[in-house]
Amino acid sequence: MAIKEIKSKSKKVKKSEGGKVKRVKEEKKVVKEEEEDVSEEEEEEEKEEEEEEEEETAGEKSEEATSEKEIESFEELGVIEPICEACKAMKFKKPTPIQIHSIPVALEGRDVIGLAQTGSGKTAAFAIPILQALWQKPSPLFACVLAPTRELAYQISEQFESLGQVIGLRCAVIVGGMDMMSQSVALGKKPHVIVATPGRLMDHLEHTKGFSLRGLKYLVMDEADRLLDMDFGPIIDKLLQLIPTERRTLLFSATMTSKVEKLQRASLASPVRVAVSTKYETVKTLLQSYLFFPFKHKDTYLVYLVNEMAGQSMIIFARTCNDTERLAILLRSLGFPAIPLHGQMTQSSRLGALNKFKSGARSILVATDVAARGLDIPLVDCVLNYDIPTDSKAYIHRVGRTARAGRAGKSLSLVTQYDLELYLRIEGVLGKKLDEYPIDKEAVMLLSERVGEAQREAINEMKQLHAKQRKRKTDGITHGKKRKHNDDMDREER
Ligand SMILES: Nc1ncnc2c1ncn2[C@@H]1O[C@H](COP(=O)(O)OP(=O)(O)OP(=O)(O)O)[C@@H](O)[C@H]1O
Repeated sequence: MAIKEIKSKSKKVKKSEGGKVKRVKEEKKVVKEEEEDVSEEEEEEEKEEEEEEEEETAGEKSEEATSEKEIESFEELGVIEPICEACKAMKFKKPTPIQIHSIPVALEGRDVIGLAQTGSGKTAAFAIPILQALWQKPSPLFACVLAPTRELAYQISEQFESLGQVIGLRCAVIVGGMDMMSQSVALGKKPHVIVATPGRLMDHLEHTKGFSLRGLKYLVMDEADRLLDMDFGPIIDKLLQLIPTERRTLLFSATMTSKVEKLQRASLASPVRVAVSTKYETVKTLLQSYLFFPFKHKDTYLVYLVNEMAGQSMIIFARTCNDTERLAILLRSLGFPAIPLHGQMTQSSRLGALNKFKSGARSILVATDVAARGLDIPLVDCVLNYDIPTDSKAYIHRVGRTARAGRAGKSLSLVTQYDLELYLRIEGVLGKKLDEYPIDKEAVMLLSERVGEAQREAINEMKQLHAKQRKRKTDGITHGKKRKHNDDMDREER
């Protein structure tokens, strides 16, 4: 077993002469691992990052998270009246800490790196200054927001539309899996803001006549650490060559990279780092626990827990598309209203599944990490990690689908003998031990026979499903259909 040493460290940044950049006292957690046999490149990268946390990123300045108590309104942040009215209409009574600290900096025209917990209002923190700048100097193709998943792109555009309605905002969503032609038409109408996944945006920049981002004033990377990582990095590099360098850039996430090379990828110009949380902080209203049992009983434990929480709304995270599909079938065959969401589904099925869950027509969403980041669904009571995520950042984002905007929520992680190292690593970065979920193990085992039958039914149904998919694929190939590379990249995110 790995030996872990967790250090806490206080960091101070001196006040600048103009008093703009204040002292920052930020709790940092540095996780050092010894004797661990982790071979995955991804985890190596994450570990390096954790160690690099100690270094200040070159060229960054930090803005202190101090006096949010004194700020009671968006007006006080310098936000114009029509946008303040829109905030009121959205029931934003007062700005959240990340909004308090990043909106004035962005309104000054500075590049911003914003770090704050999940569900803390980061979308409005970047949308408000962009809308205000647009209102002051309207122009088409003014801002582009990049998001790592298609569902998140739709959600961000909804928030832009709600906040920007009063100023006549035109917004377009450009994501993979949807019709290129109608997107080209939408781009031809010169929207003010484009919310896009990187692969499909690149397709349009390469193939849509008359479309360019040469006049772009603002670029946002939401879930920036994800967009700057090794999967998306190369396409982001390509995109940035087609975007003017004199733009403003805003990076936001609940888990931010501090790696200089990764941030350089975003070509920031003397950015201000606004951090109202540490890199791996979860919200206080989230009750997190775990359950430890042998691997062979995993499905039985899952069914017991789902039954115990019947009526509540939950997201169950699994690692693979196949397991996501299988678990949804298994739960449905036992009478639970479960629906899968993963990257191998068509985009319309993905949106359909999400809408059914959002509307409450299905109370259980079984998803891969495609649903881990950014999705804002107020009614989620519980996040259940059927599989432990292989990277600790994914854990922070997954559990952040509940307990949003000050609400309460709980998360429960299923840990077997094979997950111990990953799980302890997560506890390490969280800097605390989680409580074990109390459960009657004998009562769980009473379900094993019934669950065994449901597992067999699920396997049969999966076989039929795979046969259908194979047929569709062969039909597709004989009809000369071939998906584009860029779309593939937007399709599944981890
Ligand atoms: N000032 C505010 N007052 C009340 N609610 C707010 C405020 N700002 C945003 N919200 C709401 O809080 C919820 C979470 O916001 P948002 O989705 O922007 O979080 P986030 O920080 O981007 O989370 P994540 O890291 O998971 O992407 C949304 O429903 C949003 O409408």
